[in-house]
Amino acid sequence: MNASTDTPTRRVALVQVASPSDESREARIERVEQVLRRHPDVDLFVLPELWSAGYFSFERYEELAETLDGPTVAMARRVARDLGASIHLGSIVEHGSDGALHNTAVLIDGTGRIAQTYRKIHVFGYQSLESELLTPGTSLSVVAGPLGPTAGTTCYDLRFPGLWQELSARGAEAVIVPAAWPAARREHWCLLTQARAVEHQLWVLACNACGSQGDPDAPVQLGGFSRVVDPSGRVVAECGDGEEVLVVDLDPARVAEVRAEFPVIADRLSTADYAALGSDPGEGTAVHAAAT
Ligand SMILES: NC(=O)CCC(=O)C(=O)O
Repeated sequence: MNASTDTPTRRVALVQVASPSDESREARIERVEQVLRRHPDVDLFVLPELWSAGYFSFERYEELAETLDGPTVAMARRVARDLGASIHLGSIVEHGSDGALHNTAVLIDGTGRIAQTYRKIHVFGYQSLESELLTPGTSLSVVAGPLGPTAGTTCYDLRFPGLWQELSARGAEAVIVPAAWPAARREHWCLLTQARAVEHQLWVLACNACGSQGDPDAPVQLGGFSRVVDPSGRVVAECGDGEEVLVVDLDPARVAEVRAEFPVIADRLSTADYAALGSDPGEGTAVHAAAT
């Protein structure tokens, strides 16, 4: 309980797991279920992107694709119901009813109901086959969650501030970011998770994968460093580079406090307003025509 506001704090756990290629999906789901059940007092669990299939196991996407009734979602719904906790299960390779495969994040509430699905919009194509194999999503949502209005974005989406501005404009106060972000670009991960929190004065709950994945002859090292960033941009808690459950108590009222103290969001224009601004090159040469 927060003494100054009387709002209950919320216990969040980022479950940073590895997806080694010699572990079956079934064994991994069972292992993660045991990990979750060891934390009966958590309000919201967050898992990484495509942890059950393994993000870099591109050659197995088709085989491991599942529907929203599949084994990963079923396990998370069962645990959520038993523990009365919300679970953001990271994402699955979803076999959609449209016949396409998607990278779909799923948030389950404490009754075991699917509260939100989000199909990753920016599928990744740099040293990755994701953009060839998976179809991008076309919608966003903000739903009620333990920390207030909650949205999901997935990994590479961190790089696209316009998407985050839209989520913020739709009222998000917490954004959950499951990821399979390689160690090679960990600096970007740290920079962007803090930047998005500062820009929009919201919680960023960013859960990355760890360990190595993919082709054993050319494995990719995942970055770990899952982190909780508060609405002022401060890193409240952070994992190392191995498997870990990071448990932290958060005060949902912190968003309102930060926004009242430094009301930057109130000064922000919409993306349409920015696009409509005039062009005044002064003595220079305009390289872009103003919108009419
Ligand atoms: N899984 C991803 O989307 C990886 C994104 C990434 O590595 C990057 O943006 O850098």
